[in-house]
Amino acid sequence: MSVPPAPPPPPPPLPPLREVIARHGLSASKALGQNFLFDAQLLGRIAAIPGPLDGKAVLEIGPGPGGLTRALLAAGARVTAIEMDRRCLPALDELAQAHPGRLRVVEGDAMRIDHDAQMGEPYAVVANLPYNVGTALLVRWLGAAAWPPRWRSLTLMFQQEVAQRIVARPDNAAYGRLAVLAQWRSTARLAMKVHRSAFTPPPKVMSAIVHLEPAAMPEGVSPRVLERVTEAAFGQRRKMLRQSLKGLPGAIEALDAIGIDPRRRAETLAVEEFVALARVLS
Ligand SMILES: C[S@@+](CC[C@H](N)C(=O)[O-])C[C@H]1O[C@@H](n2cnc3c(N)ncnc32)[C@H](O)[C@@H]1O
Repeated sequence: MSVPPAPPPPPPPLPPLREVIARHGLSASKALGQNFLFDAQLLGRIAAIPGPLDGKAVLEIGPGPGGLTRALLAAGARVTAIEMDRRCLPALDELAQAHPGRLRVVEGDAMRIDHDAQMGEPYAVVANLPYNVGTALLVRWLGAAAWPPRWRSLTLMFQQEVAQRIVARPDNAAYGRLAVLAQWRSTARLAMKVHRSAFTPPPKVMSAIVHLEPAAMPEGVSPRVLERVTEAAFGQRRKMLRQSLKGLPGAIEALDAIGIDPRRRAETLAVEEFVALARVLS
């Protein structure tokens, strides 16, 4: 009778993150928007937001010293991580060695990298990024030409005020172009608030994580027309639509055709009403 081979020994435990940071001299760089998370429990809760990740492909942007990366790997994900700070690469390399075949690190600026080409399969995105980079990437992901896009979900940390703009509903001061862009063919929810004290160093403002998933794309709507309509409407958000949309040929007639009162203001229109307006103009 043959004896089954013994399972491989578990990898040695990883050193605490703070120790890794000290050993590799990873002082947080302000220019790179570095605010690190160390709390393993919090990181585990963040990694759970996209749902079960066992065996799934995950794109992490900005792993830094690898706190969130550790939590994603612990959840069983196969991680591709894009980091532009070369100083973090040795620490990430140690993490890759502890999880053979499950962490690939790409050095570079995530704004300049073709994510779909890197991944080559559907993937979930998870990121704790500087505010300006996060918003620019969000707009890029939401504006994908092909729909549904290759990404299956986005789990992204933002300043709380930006997170509120993404998930805002009409009749709210936070409601604007970002909300329409995020909600016309995706679902967007505020998944978790994160206190500023959770970060090292703590940023000035509170943060929150938004989770988005692609939804069905409304038929007969050109994304570019929708963009033009929201730009005009929210460009003068205090004005009535008959004034703010005056420069958009056919827009006033379109309001009439779908029964939207031209005396209303942009922030009172539901996302579906913007979609209907864009459909008539598309
Ligand atoms: C807020 S820190 C978060 C680090 C780590 N994920 C954590 O949660 O502790 C942001 C990380 O994004 C990286 N980063 C900033 N801009 C980037 C870009 N354009 N492309 C790739 N990484 C970027 C920074 O170097 C930094 O490591």
